Amino acid sequence: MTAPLFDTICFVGIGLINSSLARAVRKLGLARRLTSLDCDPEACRVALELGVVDSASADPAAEVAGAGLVVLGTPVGAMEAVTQAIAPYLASGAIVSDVGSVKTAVIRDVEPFLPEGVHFVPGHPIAGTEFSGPAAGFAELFQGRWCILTPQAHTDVQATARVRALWEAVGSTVEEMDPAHHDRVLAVTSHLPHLIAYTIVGTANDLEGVMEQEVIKFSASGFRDFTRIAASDPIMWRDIFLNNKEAVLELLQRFTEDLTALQRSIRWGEGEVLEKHFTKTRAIRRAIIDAKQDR
Ligand SMILES: NC(=O)c1ccc[n+]([C@@H]2O[C@H](COP(=O)([O-])OP(=O)(O)OC[C@H]3O[C@@H](n4cnc5c(N)ncnc54)[C@H](O)[C@@H]3O)[C@@H](O)[C@H]2O)c1
Ligand SMILES: O=C(O)C(=O)C[C@]1(C(=O)O)C=C[C@@H](O)C=C1
Repeated sequence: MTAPLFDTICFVGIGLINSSLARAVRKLGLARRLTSLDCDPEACRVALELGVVDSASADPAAEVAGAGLVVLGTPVGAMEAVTQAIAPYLASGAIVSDVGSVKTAVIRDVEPFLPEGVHFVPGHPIAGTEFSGPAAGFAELFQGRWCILTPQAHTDVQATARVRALWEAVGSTVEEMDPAHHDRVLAVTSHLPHLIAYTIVGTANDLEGVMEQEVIKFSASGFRDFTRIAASDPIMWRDIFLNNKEAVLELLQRFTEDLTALQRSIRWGEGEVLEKHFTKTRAIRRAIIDAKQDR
């Protein structure tokens, strides 16, 4: 057990990410009391039944009042509405953080609605699965993973340090980044790969009628990997694309050009070009694996 970092933490949205954080906080004794505000009565019931939090309901007055840290863990499109709902109950000096996959839009939607004296420290754990809801969470999710914080010049340094300490305590390595830079980096490493998976699985499904079940029946492991990613939560991903529009569209343009170049090499039988490209991408995969083993 570690010394508690907060007295009460309130998790707004008790789904995969926040319930994983709540489990880790509970296991490590990082807070004395855990509460949750969630609009879904079933999510509240499950979180309480599993003992993830001590109290859960859709009542901001009951769940938010007295919390030293409030972690927003709803889809990013709901962050403005939940901030407006909790604002009257936030204690002076409280810290609000979030786990949203996009940072510029979340800062835009949260910060203007917070009362004076409440500190906002935007965050994003780079860890997750294709599952949703409080039953899908697990305490080890953040171990050995990155957590990006995007404090701004005016963000309270002590508040950032306390949020950093929480993520480090649950096993993550924290990196601070400019919000716009975060959104461009994640557009390449997370958002575009999800868009490609959603596209290819949809295309294969459309072909299924023509090929009479064969696409699903004989799907090789490459396609299966895509189906795992394409099973991710539709609301969460709708909100990510709508709220990181510029970066995703810019990178999609670049991706389309690169895809067209490969298409051309296949058409004209440019084996050397294809081999050179695939050799380069194999080296990238190996570098990622080596970097993980170092940590
Ligand atoms: N799933 C991942 O892999 C992953 C990884 C990192 C970050 N994130 C980010 O974390 C956040 C949560 O993702 P998740 O996978 O835990 O989602 P989830 O679907 O498992 O949980 C979201 C919860 O928010 C609740 N909610 C939705 N709207 C609400 C509202 N207006 N008021 C109160 N509660 C509301 C839902 O009822 C649900 O219980 C998202 O912003 C997502 O972008 C997700
Ligand atoms: O592992 C997965 O299933 C994920 O999609 C997790 C993943 C990612 O793309 O890496 C998804 C969204 C996030 O905001 C962070 C992590």
